[in-house]
Amino acid sequence: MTEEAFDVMVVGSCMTDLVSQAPRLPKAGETIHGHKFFIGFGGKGANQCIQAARLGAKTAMVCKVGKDFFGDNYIRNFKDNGVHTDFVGQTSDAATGAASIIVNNAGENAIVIVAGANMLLGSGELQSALPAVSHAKVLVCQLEISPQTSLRALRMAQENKVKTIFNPAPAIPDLDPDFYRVSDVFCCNESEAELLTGSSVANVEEACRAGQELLKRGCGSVIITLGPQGCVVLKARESSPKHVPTAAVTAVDTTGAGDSFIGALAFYMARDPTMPLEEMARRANEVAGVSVQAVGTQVSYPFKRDLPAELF
Ligand SMILES: Nc1ncnc2c1ncn2[C@@H]1O[C@H](COP(=O)(O)OP(=O)(O)OP(=O)(O)O)[C@@H](O)[C@H]1O
Ligand SMILES: [K+]
Repeated sequence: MTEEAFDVMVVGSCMTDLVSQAPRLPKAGETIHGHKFFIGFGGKGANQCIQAARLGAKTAMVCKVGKDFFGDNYIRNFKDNGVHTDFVGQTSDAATGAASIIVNNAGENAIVIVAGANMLLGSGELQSALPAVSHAKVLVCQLEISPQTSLRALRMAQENKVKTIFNPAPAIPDLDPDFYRVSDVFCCNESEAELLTGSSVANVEEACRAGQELLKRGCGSVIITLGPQGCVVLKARESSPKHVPTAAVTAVDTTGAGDSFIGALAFYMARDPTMPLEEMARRANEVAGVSVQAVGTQVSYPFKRDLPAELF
């Protein structure tokens, strides 16, 4: 490759959020009036990639969108954020992934997700991205695309000694055990840890125990995020789990906080692989802590210029 290698590559999902705010959720067959509508950029893969890019990582997204307005618009969004789009495919066989969301005045919601084009991302696209993936510093995957595509991408990275971060979200109960073995860092939230271990994860102590269980399944390290409590970090060669607390902030909207954390983690892993994982997690807590202080998903993600210099 003549071009400089990517710091962070994400193989994952893109979704357009179509959000309507209404006094209440409609019943079957009913039409009601809402008071606000907006379109947001979402999808776990894209969110994570955009956060890494905003911190200054050289990023590329491997994903599939529809040959439609939302797909064109999403490609524009990647470009606006400095994300390379050479591996963003467009298909006429399915629509761009979309989440139709209705939020009522109590903050409750009803959501229909149509994964659409995301499910058509497969081995063809991975093969085209292989030369870039094999030279990247960090590869990140989640579960909003076909799990087999994620697993194949992670294997591809591992075979080429590229560091991997796997975020098993949204969680599936019958996760292929190979996912643990191909993860340098296995990073999930409390509910995912609960589903995967079958034990309650409601506090730091339980998270440490769940982390130990996940670690035994073969990953290099485990991070379990704990909302306002920060996260716990466990490393395969170290016996004791570490709690990494975070500063108290006034949270207004935690949507997308987990993705902000993972995008930041990927940035730090690519920039300085010798930095202790706890320190990367401490800094990722701080980045995600900024995202919860603003409404929305990607629009709430901080840029390097918004953050204290000590994080860089
Ligand atoms: N209330 C909060 N105060 C400070 N930091 C927070 C808060 N909520 C989340 N964070 C930060 O974001 C990280 C991820 O949050 P969380 O564990 O809630 O992930 P998540 O459940 O995947 O989030 P979401 O589903 O809302 O995107 C936390 O580890 C922490 O660093
Ligand atoms: K937010």
